[in-house]
Amino acid sequence: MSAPVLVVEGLSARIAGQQVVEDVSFEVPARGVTALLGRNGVGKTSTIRAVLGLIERRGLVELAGERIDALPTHRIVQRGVGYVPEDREVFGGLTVAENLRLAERGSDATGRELVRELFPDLVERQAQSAGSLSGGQQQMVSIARALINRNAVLLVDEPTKGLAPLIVKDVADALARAAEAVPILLVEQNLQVVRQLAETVVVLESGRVVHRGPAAELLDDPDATTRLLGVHAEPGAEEGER
Ligand SMILES: Nc1ncnc2c1ncn2[C@@H]1O[C@H](COP(=O)(O)OP(=O)(O)OP(=O)(O)O)[C@@H](O)[C@H]1O
Repeated sequence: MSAPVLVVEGLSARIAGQQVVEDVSFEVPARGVTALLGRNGVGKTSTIRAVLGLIERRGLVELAGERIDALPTHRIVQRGVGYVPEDREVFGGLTVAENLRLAERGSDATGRELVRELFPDLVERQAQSAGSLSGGQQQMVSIARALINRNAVLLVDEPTKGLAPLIVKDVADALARAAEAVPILLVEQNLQVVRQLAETVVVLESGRVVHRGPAAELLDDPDATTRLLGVHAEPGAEEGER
């Protein structure tokens, strides 16, 4: 198996003096989707923000074998850590094309081609202001902004939150295609989406890792999903209503 793209070891982080991430260790394989799971408020977003250096942190973070934990956020991003934040923060007053252009770090024809291929709807709407798009379309813009650059890994935080089921499917399908080009660390509450996308899961509780393993193994165990995530995963339910 190839070396992991991201290694996190003994990561701890504080927000306003409160310990929100405690001694967290996990790896993101160089291929596919790794899901970071857990109940509300357990520290998933904080873990991602700590990896990015957006909050005060301690511990080791390696990207493709090189330590990045002492770097400022802009350098971490330049090294190829793409971020799709929760709540799809697009520039509402700018057009779709302007949103994408602002995100570009260099000229990358491959990234632009991938975005065109994955989001034909956005190509048609490139002159439309991002603020007038639906929630799902805004999420596509947010993902496209990360994909337009050549990244080593993407950190994607709750991309389907608040979206209608049909749109959830579109976003999940787009992420599945994106994951063929770049490995993804995904925070996701929708277990059908986790089942569709993730090979591996890392589960947090009170800022600590309490479970790591194959996604299917966790999702096929109703007791474990209830205990660790507070919700039932219905085996095979992803093939149901769409
Ligand atoms: N800006 C902040 N100020 C103070 N406390 C915060 C702040 N952001 C997060 N926290 C606290 O840090 C802890 C972890 O929050 P975090 O958002 O990382 O969890 P999460 O697992 O991503 O939750 P959710 O699923 O609800 O998004 C929570 O107890 C939260 O209240």
